[in-house]
Amino acid sequence: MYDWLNALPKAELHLHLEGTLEPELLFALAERNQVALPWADVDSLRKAYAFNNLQEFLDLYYAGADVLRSEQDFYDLTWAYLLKCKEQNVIHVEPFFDPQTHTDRGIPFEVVLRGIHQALVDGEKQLGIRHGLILSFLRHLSEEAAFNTFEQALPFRDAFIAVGLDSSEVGHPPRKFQRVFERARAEGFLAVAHAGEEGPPEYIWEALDLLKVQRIDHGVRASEDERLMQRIIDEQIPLTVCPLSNTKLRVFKHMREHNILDMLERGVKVTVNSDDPAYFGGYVNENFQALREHLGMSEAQAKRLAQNSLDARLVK
Ligand SMILES: Nc1ncnc2[nH]cnc12
Ligand SMILES: [Zn+2]
Repeated sequence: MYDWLNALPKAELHLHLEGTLEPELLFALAERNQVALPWADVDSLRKAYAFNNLQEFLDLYYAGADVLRSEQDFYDLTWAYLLKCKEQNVIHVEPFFDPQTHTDRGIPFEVVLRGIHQALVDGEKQLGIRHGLILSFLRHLSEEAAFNTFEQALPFRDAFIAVGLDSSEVGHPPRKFQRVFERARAEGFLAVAHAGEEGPPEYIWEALDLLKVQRIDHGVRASEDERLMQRIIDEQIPLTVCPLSNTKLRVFKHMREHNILDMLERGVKVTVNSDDPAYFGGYVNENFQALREHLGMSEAQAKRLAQNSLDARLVK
């Protein structure tokens, strides 16, 4: 279906590696690592993928990540995602990883980083997919924990290009992390942040003005604030939008209500991404397909969205 769409060269700029953990791999890793699971089989796990909001999803996502234990596990997770990219003509990836999800369970930082990094390097050599890794802080944890994570990461500074901010948004505004982002920028890293997914437009202002981000992850609630919209258009600040994620987590009730194409037509630099594809029903191309089916996205619009993703790369 939609071969022309699949064939468009694209970059994926909003993707959590932990969110690519397909149920089949989750069960295989549980067996490899002798981890007991609360689900009987792959089907019953898939049935649990029904969410009313971001937090319900995050609870399951962090539980699932517990099967990731060794460097090889992180390699296999990342490699499986890169094979999917190859299939979908995603030629460039800037994925997030959440080190605290793993270090808080006693997995050493370097085990996580080395597995992911090696797969990305092999992906470039063997599949021709370029990359820039983003270290994301969990915003429901403290500023101090983010600082500790950053210090652990510094010996591996060549393996990542930017810092990000994810997890439970409401109640954890960007300003909570202003100082650690300042530190990261002083060390030469770029910055992005989730803002305006469930949180208000004020969080997008803070991400821009206090964290000095290059892109906003999600940002769909920017449309509630006309002055913010004008700024995002004037400064061509990219929004990494995730349509299937937004409907699965009920940011929009139905794909027909999604604002991505309205934003595109107003001149916002929006891009299409999959966020946590194993949990939300599809990778980048399935997200494009959903826009075609439910919003009537034209071929010209699809091409602009794909071009935006290439223009909005941090690594050129
Ligand atoms: N959509 C999302 N929002 C915030 N944190 C996340 N972590 C993984 N997916 C996320
Ligand atoms: Zn995300």
